[in-house]
This record gives sequence, C-alpha cells and structure tokens, in this order.
Amino acid sequence: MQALMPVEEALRRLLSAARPLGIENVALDAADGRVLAAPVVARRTTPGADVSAMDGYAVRAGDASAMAALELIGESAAGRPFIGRVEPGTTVRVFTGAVMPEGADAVVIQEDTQREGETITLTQAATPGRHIRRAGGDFATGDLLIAAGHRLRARDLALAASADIAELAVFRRPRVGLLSTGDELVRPGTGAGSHNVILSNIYSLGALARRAGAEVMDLGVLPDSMEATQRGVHDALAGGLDVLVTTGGASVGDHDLVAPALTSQGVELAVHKIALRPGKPLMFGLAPKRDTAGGDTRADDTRAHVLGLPGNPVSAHVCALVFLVPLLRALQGETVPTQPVLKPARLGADVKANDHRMDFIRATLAGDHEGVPIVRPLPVQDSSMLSVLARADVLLVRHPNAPAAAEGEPCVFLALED
Ligand SMILES: Nc1nc2c(c(=O)[nH]1)N[C@H]1C(S)=C(S)[C@@H](COP(=O)(O)OP(=O)(O)OC[C@H]3O[C@@H](n4cnc5c(N)ncnc54)[C@H](O)[C@@H]3O)O[C@H]1N2
Ligand code: MOO
Repeated sequence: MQALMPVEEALRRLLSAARPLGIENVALDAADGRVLAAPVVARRTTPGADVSAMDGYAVRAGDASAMAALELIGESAAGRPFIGRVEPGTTVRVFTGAVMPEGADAVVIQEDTQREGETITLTQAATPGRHIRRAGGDFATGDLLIAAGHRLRARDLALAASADIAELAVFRRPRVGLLSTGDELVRPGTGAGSHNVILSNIYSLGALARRAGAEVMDLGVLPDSMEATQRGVHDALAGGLDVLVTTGGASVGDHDLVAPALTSQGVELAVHKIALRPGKPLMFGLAPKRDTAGGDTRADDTRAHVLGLPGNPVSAHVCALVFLVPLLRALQGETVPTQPVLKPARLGADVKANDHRMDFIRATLAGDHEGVPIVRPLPVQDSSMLSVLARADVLLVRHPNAPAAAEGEPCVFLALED
C-alpha cells in the first residue's frame, strides 16, 4: 500500500505555494475583515491639544481650594475653544472634549461647584492635571497604529478614522470557484428521489470561504464522465480564479475522475491522498500559468491553486477547515500557522489507539477539569453524517499512531468555528 502523506507535509506544500494577491485601496466602511497590505501610520496627533475629559470648570489649581469663589469669564466647547487666558481668580466653563484654555491646569467637575450669576464656588478643591486629556495621549503623528498582515476588526476601522485616514490598502479577496461532481447530486428544495443525494457541500465550503475573506462562485455540478469533468475543469481554470475547489470524485472508484481530469488540464498534483480521517483522498496542485495576453492585466501570480476535496460532506468540511481556510488567509497576506491550531483539553471518555491517519473526531465540549475543557467523542463518526457534524462543538484531534488514552487524560481539539 502506498504511504499516505502526513497532514503537516501536505499543509506545508499548500502554503509554500501561496503568495499574497494584489493590493487595492478601499474605503473604511468596506475594510472590515480585510487584511492590511500596508501599516496604518497616524496622520495626526490625538488629542490634538490638551482637552477636558469632563463637563465642568477650567481652573488654576493653585487658587482653586475648596470654597474658593471664581469669576466666570467665558466658555470652551468641543470645536469652539476659548480665546483668552484663565488668570488668578477666574474660571472658564468647559465641556467634555473642549480644548483647555490657556492658564488653566485642572478641571473641577460641574457636580463639585455652585453657580450664582457669574460667580462659581468650588465645593471641592482642584487637583493639578485632574480631568485633562493630554495632547498626543492616544497617539502622535507618525505612530505605527496597525501592522501590515493584520485582519481588520471593527475597532481598527475606528482607530484608522481617528488617525485621519479614509482609505486603507488591503490585499485583494481571493476568487474561489466551487465545482461539484456526481450524477446523483441535485439542488436542495427540488424534491429529489431516494437515489439522489442533495448538493450540500457548496453551502458549508462557501460559508467557510466567505468568512475567510473570499469571493465565492458556484460553478455548478459536473456529471460523472471523463469528458465532462475535463471540460468542467478547463472552463473553471479559464475563468480567472485564484482557487478552484472540487468536491467528490476524489477516490479510487470508476466514477472518481477528478485527479485524471486535473492532470489532463496541466495541474501538477503536489499532494494526492493524505494521512487524514476524514479526508484521505485530498488533492492539491497548481494550475498552469494563465495566458495573460488575452487582456488579463492582473499583476499578481496567475497560477490558480486547485484543491480537490472528497465528496463526503464531513470530509469536505474538515478538509476546508484544515486546508482551504489557511490557504485563503495566506493568499490575503495573513501570517498562517503551518499546522492546525490545536487547543488543550481533557478526554471525557476512553479512546482507542489511533492508526496511521490523523483523526478529527466529532466531539462535544462540556464542563471543565481544573479550568481545562472536557471533550467527549460523539458515538458515530461516519464521514457522510452532517447531523453529527452539526451536533459537534469541536473536533477531537488524534495524532497518527497515538496510543490508547483514558478518560481524564490530556488531549487536543480543533475549533469548528472561529
Ligand atoms: N475502495 C475505496 N473506496 C473509497 C476510498 C478508498 O480509499 N478506497 N476512500 C473513501 C473515502 S476515505 C472517502 S472520503 C470517499 C471519498 O470519495 P469521493 O471523493 O470520490 O466522493 P464521491 O464518491 O464522489 O462521493 C462520496 C459521497 O459524498 C456524496 N457527495 C459528493 N459530492 C457531494 C456534494 N457536493 N454534496 C453532498 N454530498 C456529496 C456522494 O453522493 C457520496 O455519497 O471515498 C471512499 N471510498
Ligand atoms: O477520508 Mo474519508 O473522508 O474517511 O471518509
């Protein structure tokens, strides 16, 4: 029997071929979830001046003891500073965010004062520097705020905006095509016969790919003929994709035509069959260079990445989590670990010794053992059963040839959702 390639080696080959795609500028409100291609550097100092942090009165701390009576000489509001100076014995009304008037070095909050006409009596003494936000306290012009390679979150967008930046340079979204194969497949909602299987993989793979930042296209279902599979692969590769994902037809049966069809279209398979359960028949290769003479002026790498996934829905999902999502992240310039990110847990049941395939076992996560979560395998592990996958919280990961382990022993798991 041919030795199967370890998962780590397959991932290494997949990621070593992935270069970040081109760069585009997008407005802030379109940048959520995109990966920065250039660092965000502050274009201003914030706050731009010393400002009040509270509604109250700007005073000179030296003459603002408790029960001091000060003459009110003006007002400073956010965006409308006071022109003038706080001299001894005087005060200026300030509001939150207002520039501190010259001469003042403290703010007494409104609740600690009494006002009678233009006389402000302090019921609390002022403390120097109290309730003042210093100029540049948040950041200063030229500060590095966010490094390139970072996936932007909601708060990063607000930070960039506050630094006077309206557009960000981000890596282009990968264009992913999903090509399904199998005579038996019909679309959901169309009343299929018992001999049919409902097309489901594109929905899980499409959602995972979109969440990982990709643009996803459904390229339809191919019948089980060599000619149709070759033509389908050819047409898909001609469509300017960055990643082509096929599902089904990956194994060794008479109808498993994807590997020969890919090879016939010039795809060099760097990975074919790996030591993974579920997901043994996985394939990965690079398509031939695209002919850019036909008007395709993109500057980035023109070789599409091709992932051939098994048809079994759980196998396809696990392969997408372990291979497709990291590939999409790498194509967007994110730093990606070359191994699945596994978290520690304790076993909630005995498990038997593993064979040579790395095993991703559908499992629940419940309770904890001294703060470490407890993982319990679900009783049925058939790679066709989506109800079991949906019921699972995590995938318990068993390394190749791991010995039997008892309830309570340490183990590791892969999260099913980010
Ligand atoms: N003799 C052997 N048989 C099999 C082997 C093997 O090594 N030797 N490997 C098994 C393993 S492991 C897997 S996984 C499957 C993978 O098979 P294929 O990738 O060729 O998948 P298909 O045969 O096309 O389909 C399997 C199963 O999944 C259903 N399917 C396919 N596409 C979809 C889709 N888009 N949505 C929902 N369901 C889909 C299909 O109808 C089949 O029921 O091979 C084992 N066999
Ligand atoms: O690898 Mo298959 O995916 O075990 O069912």
